[in-house]
Parts: sequence; C-alpha cells; structure tokens
Amino acid sequence: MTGVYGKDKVRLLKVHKDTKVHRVDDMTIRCLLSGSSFTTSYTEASNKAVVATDSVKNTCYILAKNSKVVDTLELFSAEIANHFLNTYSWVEGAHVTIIRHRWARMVIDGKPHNHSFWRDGDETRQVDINVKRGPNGRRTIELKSAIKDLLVLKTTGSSFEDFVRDEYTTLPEVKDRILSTSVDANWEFNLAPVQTENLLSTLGQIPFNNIFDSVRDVTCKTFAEDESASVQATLYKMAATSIANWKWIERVSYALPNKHFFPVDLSYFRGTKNLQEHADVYQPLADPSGLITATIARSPGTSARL
Ligand SMILES: O=c1[nH]c(=O)c2[nH]c(=O)[nH]c2[nH]1
Repeated sequence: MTGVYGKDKVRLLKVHKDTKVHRVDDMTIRCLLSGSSFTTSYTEASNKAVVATDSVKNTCYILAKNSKVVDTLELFSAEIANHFLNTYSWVEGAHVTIIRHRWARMVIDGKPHNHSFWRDGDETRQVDINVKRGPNGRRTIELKSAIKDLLVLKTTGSSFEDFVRDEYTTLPEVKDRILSTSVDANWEFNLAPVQTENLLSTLGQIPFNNIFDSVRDVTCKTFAEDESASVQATLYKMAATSIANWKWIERVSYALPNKHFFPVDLSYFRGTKNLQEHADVYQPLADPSGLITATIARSPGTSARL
C-alpha cells in the first residue's frame, strides 16, 4: 500500500514588523508526509512512527516564527518539507502546498498606510513542493508555482471566426467579442538534486517572487494587448513568453475557462440593434463556460537546471 498523511488547511498569518511599515503573509498550508515506515499505522494499527498531524501543524507555526524566507512561498515550503526529512530519518518524502491570500495595503488620504490592508480579490498565489531523499544525502525536489482565480475581462480585441460550421452549429462568427476568463496558471522548475544543508541557499538563487510577478504581468499584458483569435491562441502566447523569459521554467500550464458574455438580441423592441458591431448590452452566462487548457514545455536542450 501507499499512503500520505499530514495536516491540511493550516491557517497562518505572519506579520513582518522589522520596520513600522508592516507586511503580511496570509497563508493556508497543507503538509503531508510519506514513507514505508508509516505502512504499519494503516495495516497494524501501530502509531510508533506517526508524527502527529497536530505536531505537523505546530511545526508550521514554529518555522514561520523563525524563518527568514516566509515571504517567498517557494523557499518557505522547501524549508518546511526539508525540516521533516532532516528531523525524522524515516520520513521519505514531504509534500507541502501553500496558498497565499491577498492583502493589499490601504491608501489613506493618498498615502500608503503602514499597517492596514484590504482584500483586493480572490486571486491566490500557490506553491506545491515535493521533497524526497535523493542520492548522497541530497534532496530531489519537484516544485510548481501557480496563480489561481485571476478574473479578467476585456471588452474588445477578441474575435472567434472560421471554426467548424455544420448542422450542430448555432454560434455566429464574431469579429469583436467580450473575452473573460479566470486564470489558473502554473509553472514547473527544473531542479537538480541539492545538498540538504544548502537547500535554501541553492534554491534562493532563483528569483521566485520576481518570476511570479513577471508571469502574472505577462498573463495580464498578453490578455490585454493580444488581438485574440481564440482563447487557445492567446493562451499559447502567454505560456511561450514566460518560458522565453525565465530559463529555470521547464513547463507552463494554463487552464482558461471562456466565460461567455453574449449580446442580448433586442430586435423585438422597436428593431433595437444590439448584435455584432452594435452590441453593448450583454448577458453574462454563469454556466456553461468553455474550458481551454494546455501545457507548453521548453524545447529540449534549452533548459537551465539549477
Ligand atoms: O476562443 C474560443 N475557443 C473555442 O474553442 C471556442 N468555442 C466556442 O464556442 N467559442 C470559443 N472561443
């Protein structure tokens, strides 16, 4: 059998008080452990090897108290995972997921406030790390960063034409439509096994926060500026740009629901024109949405392994 266990939905707010301009990291952590020693906890009701999930939760808080890297989710998740491998010789793998919730600084009387924040959207930043014991005391690391639920809309600069027309088709060709999606994107890093004691300094060579900001910017800029022929074509441009921009990124995936806004046919009312180029009153459709997904990988031989 195989099993993993640990704590899920550990809520943690770290306040950085090093200056009077406070910063916050508000997160939800999942931390799961694996290893063959845990088998007997399932098969023989023996808890001898079990690190209590309560202790897993406590560890997240203690590490957050002392960590220097809480504000870089990729490093903090690596620190948590590596801690369990360093502390318990029978833990073979640690899998940590961190979701960071948004708090934007309040602007009061035109000035950024030192210690007050507001929730400026449901979008989250996430990381998913899998750290295992590798050869010669090294750690093998699978690391993925993500943006989730970034809701965007543009009112022109999007068409959808020249698709299959047959007896099932009712959708008109459209030169100008609304485009809206809730962006889920993730990008995977290419990491060689690292020495456990150098884990954070080695990973620290990658500018994870800059990469996150850049992928988010590229996503928004491409969405806004592309004369979109389809969600598919715009998605590809987003992914290809970030792969070109950052040598450490091995693969980028997007899942883009096509949130439909259809012009309302108002012709029944005094012949009111509201279709095609006359459209300015739309009905947002809650469901269904299209769903366009793709994973774009770096061309072989162009990768930069850390
Ligand atoms: O960008 C789009 N891609 C599609 O595949 C599709 N299908 C559809 O009905 N509308 C759209 N829009």
